[in-house]
Amino acid sequence: MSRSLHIFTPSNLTFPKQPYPKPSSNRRFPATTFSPKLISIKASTSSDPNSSTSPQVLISNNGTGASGILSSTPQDYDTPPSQSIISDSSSIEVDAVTEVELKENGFRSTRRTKLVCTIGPATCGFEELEALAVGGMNVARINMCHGTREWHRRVIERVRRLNEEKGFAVAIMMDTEGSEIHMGDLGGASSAKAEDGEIWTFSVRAFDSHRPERTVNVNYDGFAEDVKVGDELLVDGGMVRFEVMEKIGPDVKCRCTDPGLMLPRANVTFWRDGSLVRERNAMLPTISSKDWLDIDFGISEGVDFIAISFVKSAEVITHLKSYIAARSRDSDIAVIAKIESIDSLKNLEEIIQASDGAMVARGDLGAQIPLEQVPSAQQNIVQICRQLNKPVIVASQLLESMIEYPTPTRAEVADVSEAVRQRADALMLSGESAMGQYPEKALAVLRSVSVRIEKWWREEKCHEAMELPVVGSSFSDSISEEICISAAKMANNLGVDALFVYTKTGHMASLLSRCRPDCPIFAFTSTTSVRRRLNLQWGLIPFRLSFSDDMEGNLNKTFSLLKARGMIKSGDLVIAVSDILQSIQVLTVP
Ligand SMILES: Nc1ncnc2c1ncn2[C@@H]1O[C@H](COP(=O)(O)OP(=O)(O)O)[C@@H](O)[C@H]1O
Ligand SMILES: C=C(OP(=O)(O)O)C(=O)O
Ligand SMILES: [K+]
Ligand SMILES: [Mg+2]
Repeated sequence: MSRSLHIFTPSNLTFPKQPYPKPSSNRRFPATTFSPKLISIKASTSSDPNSSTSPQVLISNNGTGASGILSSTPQDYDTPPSQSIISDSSSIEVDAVTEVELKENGFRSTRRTKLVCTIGPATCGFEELEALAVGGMNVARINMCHGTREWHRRVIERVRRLNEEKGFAVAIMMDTEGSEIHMGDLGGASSAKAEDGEIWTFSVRAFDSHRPERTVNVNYDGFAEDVKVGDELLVDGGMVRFEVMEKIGPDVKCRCTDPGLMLPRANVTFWRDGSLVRERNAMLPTISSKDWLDIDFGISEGVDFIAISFVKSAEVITHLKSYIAARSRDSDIAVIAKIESIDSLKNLEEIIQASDGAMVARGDLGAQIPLEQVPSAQQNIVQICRQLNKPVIVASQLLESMIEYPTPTRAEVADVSEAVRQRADALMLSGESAMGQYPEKALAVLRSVSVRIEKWWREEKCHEAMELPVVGSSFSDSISEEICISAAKMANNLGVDALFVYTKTGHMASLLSRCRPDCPIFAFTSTTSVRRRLNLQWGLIPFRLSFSDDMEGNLNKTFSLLKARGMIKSGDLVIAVSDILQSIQVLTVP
């Protein structure tokens, strides 16, 4: 690209000469000294990419200055699926919980970290699901390791009904089983206790209804051949440990060395001389034939996210994405790569680059690498995701003790706050919400710890600036990125109340979220599916709103709708950006 571009970062922006007050504890600007309403910076796109007109940045002030034009290549945002566009153009959709939060506590106190809850027997009823939505669940996760498709279908139906009837935008994430080694379902028992010194049989034989005592089935046919006498066998990443004593045909006799509770379908790994053994099971496909059927199910149910277990390479993600694209033209399902194996760590950047997001799946990850390496892996994954602009979920054992107890341990609270401090997009509950005694309480802990830690770090200004490399491939993408970086910086420096982003595909909203600004981001989008998907991303409050290409009209409409519902008020200071007309506008709410 030979043409030069004046990117309007705050440092080269010429603001009006009038002095304006430094942001103070009172963030509001007196209208007399500074009238941000009238400042508009636009990067309009020239229709001719080869135009020789030199690009220029101009800012209009008080309506009397020159208007701003910055020429660039034409932007190419794709049109979202028409099917899910809601035609009612006179309303704005936001869930009741956010509405109350904004009304009662103002913008600053809204939670930026998103919450994912695994749905299981403890939470699959409509009322329990509603309680989770009211409690702040942004995404409901169904784990295809457990339950039947019919069971999952009913959960999806209920979440849909909740969204329709109560105005929530709870997204659905389907998590595949993957083909690593795991135990069978314990013949319907909820758990099995292995005591110290007991001899248990791990067998590749399937048991119909009757499971012999102290016997568990293993799903991997090569298991009995691959293990050796003396190997150490870890259930659920070491929650229970055995030593392999003897092999008798399909049966492997093991002595329990670390007692504990084994859950149905718990993951099984075996270790030799301190290293994980990966024999033929390393050749198992990432997506098993059962997974493909589950994926077809997810596509036909129109889930919002598909999380892929035990990803080893970027190819499997690329392949799945084209499979989904060919089968679901109307919906756009995001693919989340679960980072939970040694291979996924080896190919981390390519995998994340190919995916629409990632999950730090610490349960299995901690069974594949030494536990003391999990925290640095987590930090690294969170950081790469932010740089590559992909949402990231920190998962597993965040509040494990709350499966049984109503209060978390201090260590768990510290773990949650660390993930919040790293500014991961989302935190996930697994057993705590799927089968624990206190799902709502666990969610409340995630909520209150998130809000508290976010506020603390904002006030202390402790966050280090992160280098955000260019992620887009086109010139227009670069403009959007620069706009978002500048807008977020301006929002922090000016102490604005909220950032508004008008986005058709959600991309511009994600770019803004990536900057992790101090104020919340109101993301307006015209489709319900994009609104649901944005619900996974840090700091975004997604609204469904029909809007046009006329930003002036969009802003006026948004202000009046939000004011009518008491979500903003006259005098609030807002910065608006959009991917319709690449622009930054600073406004006070009239
Ligand atoms: N759909 C379901 N049906 C029954 N039990 C479930 C379901 N989903 C989750 N669970 C229970 O919750 C526990 C924790 O869930 P999760 O972490 O997602 O699975 P896993 O323990 O297999 O990694 C599971 O071990 C299982 O006991
Ligand atoms: C989230 C995880 O995956 P799953 O619960 O499916 O094993 C994990 O291993 O941490
Ligand atoms: K899974
Ligand atoms: Mg896992």
